[in-house]
Amino acid sequence: MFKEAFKYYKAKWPPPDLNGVIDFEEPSKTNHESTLVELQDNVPGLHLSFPPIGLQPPQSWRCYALKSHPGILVIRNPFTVHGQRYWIARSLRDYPRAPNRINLNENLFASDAIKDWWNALQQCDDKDEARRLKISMRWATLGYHHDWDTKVYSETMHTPFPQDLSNLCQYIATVLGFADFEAQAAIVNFYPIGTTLSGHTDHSEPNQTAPLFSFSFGQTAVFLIGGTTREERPSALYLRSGDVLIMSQQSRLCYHAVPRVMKTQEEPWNNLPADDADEKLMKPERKKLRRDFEDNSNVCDMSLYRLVRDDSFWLPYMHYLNDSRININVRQVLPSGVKQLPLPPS
Ligand SMILES: O=C(O)CCC(=O)C(=O)O
Ligand SMILES: [Fe+2]
Repeated sequence: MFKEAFKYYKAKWPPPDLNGVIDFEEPSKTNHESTLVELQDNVPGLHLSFPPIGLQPPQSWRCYALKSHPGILVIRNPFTVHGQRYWIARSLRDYPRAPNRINLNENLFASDAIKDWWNALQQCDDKDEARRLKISMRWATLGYHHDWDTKVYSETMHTPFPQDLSNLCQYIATVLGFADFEAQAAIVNFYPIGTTLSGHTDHSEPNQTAPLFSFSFGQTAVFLIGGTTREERPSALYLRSGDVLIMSQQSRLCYHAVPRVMKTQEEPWNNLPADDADEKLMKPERKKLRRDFEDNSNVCDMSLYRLVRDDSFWLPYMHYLNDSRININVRQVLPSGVKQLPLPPS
């Protein structure tokens, strides 16, 4: 069942009928009202204030659960446009650099490109080589680095997890009632349009009870969520720029996939409102808010945060996203209260 659905949504010809895809942007327009539950009153931290910069206050979030997939939660884009730009720039410029690991191979790419992919891409003036560089970047790992061969995490493949991303997850986790969550490993996935991610479960983490947080930016994905076996029929949903998907409880170990990335009509990351909510917090008269804003700034690259407002700085990011999607997939590896992984048997 899972494979069939994957093939159906991946197909170029005939193109799939997308009417059956659950759409959090227009929940009333889809014929899936019975499967979608809007959570509002059941979200424990909706009253929380002072979100990390780039996030809207939780009072304005729209949170959904899926009746047919208990444990799946979706927050429909809780980010400001400015906030989306920050995370996009972090994912492209910074996360694919040391100490993080990336998929680019020494035999196929110059060492400059492996050290600093985004910079090499910007410097590259050969059109074909730039295209090869662009579409070859498929993943970067952060924190505990996923070992794609052994599928075992280890202390020898562990580097510091980015503070800003950990802080973002911590806040969202607290709002949703998972206050113990600690971000310890992430995969940043890069999807040029036309690429896919086939069905799998994420079971390498010793801690499989903690939820998994997945952030989507750029072009829209059709995401499949199934059951604990490939025999169950999956549901298809759209993940759009800014959407946060949480795989918790029963759904944490369910099959999922990305059969299609498609060009969206609106590209909200390109339309910065002149009146930026985050900017207002910087005004001196908002003293109390300003203090909190500055607290946030300790865990966020404020110079990048300011730069992404600038149209000429933003241009290469806009070009990249024109035909690509980014997904940041964050997990807790260790059981709560445990400080490190046990040594592997010798
Ligand atoms: O791109 C996505 O939405 C999902 C990525 C994913 O499943 C993974 O990294 O394990
Ligand atoms: Fe996954």
